[in-house]
Amino acid sequence: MNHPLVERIVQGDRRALARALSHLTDGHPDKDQLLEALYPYADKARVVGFTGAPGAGKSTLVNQLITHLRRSGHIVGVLAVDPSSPFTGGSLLGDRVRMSDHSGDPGVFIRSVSNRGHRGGMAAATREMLMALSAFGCDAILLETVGVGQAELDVLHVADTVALVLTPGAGDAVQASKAGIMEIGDVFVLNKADEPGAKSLLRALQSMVHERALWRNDWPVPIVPSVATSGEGIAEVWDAICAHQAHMAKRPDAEQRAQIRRRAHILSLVEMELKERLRKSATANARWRDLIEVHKELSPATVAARLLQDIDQMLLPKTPENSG
Ligand SMILES: Nc1nc2c(ncn2[C@@H]2O[C@H](COP(=O)(O)OP(=O)(O)OP(=O)(O)O)[C@@H](O)[C@H]2O)c(=O)[nH]1
Repeated sequence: MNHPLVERIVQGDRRALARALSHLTDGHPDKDQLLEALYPYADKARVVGFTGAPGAGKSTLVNQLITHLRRSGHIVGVLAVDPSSPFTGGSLLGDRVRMSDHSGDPGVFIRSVSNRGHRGGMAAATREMLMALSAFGCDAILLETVGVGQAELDVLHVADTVALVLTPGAGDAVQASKAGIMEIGDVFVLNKADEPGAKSLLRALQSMVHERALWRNDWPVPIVPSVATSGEGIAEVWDAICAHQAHMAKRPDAEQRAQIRRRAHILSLVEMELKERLRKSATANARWRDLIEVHKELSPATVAARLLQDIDQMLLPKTPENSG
């Protein structure tokens, strides 16, 4: 399906990209057509998530990585994901200011993701924006998340590789491991390697890798020290990310994992649409309205069971047994 904006995006028109992203985030009437036209160009980019405690240096690191990637000719997209912010545009994010080193560069596109206009939540919003950036020709897309809550974790599943940014000040690595945070990182960036305690954190992490405590998918998680403020270790961070992606692509279950992702995406779309329809039916459907509002003698659980029976009837294929 053709779409005039997508035709322009594919030719590298930044204004068309900006407009398309606004249409996606504002829930514009054109949105479904836009997504349809973007689909053939989706999934062409390498998507890397960055997460870690506030102040760990994620923005500084992403900023340096943009410079590194631009030097090697990549077209870079950056999505700053902040589920706590109801605002689009993200002008409140300090991230944007720090990354403004790249604001005049036509090969860098930076945008924030918010929940507005996306009933499906942050992960769906992020996926849609990735499609547009990929169509524009971004071959490396960096997702920076703020915080490590459930919404951020959902978003990180969209990434091919997740870099967890740790710092010497962040406390004992073993404590962090107990909190389950370590499990989301495919690459550990030990940032602020210039600060006291960096060496002992490095040793603690290395022994966890040695004990295979941090292995997943036969991948020994690399620990890469960096000083984001000076740029030290940045090339090594990117190399580790690329190595992870090469490793995953070679695994025999690569196809199966892509299939699982596709299924999860489709089901999340159905799920959000079903929720909306359910809400509407609760008032529009006279039988349901009656059950909910009039029959107060029925417990909520009984009413819920009856509504579910109705739904089952609608979903089941018609057979002589259930057609009545
Ligand atoms: N010494 C030292 N300071 C660093 C390093 N990297 C970042 N910083 C400083 O740490 C502070 C926080 O860095 P940010 O990049 O804003 O961290 P962030 O993780 O994006 O923080 P939020 O935006 O709050 O999520 C800034 O003052 C940086 O200059 C580093 O490698 N060494």
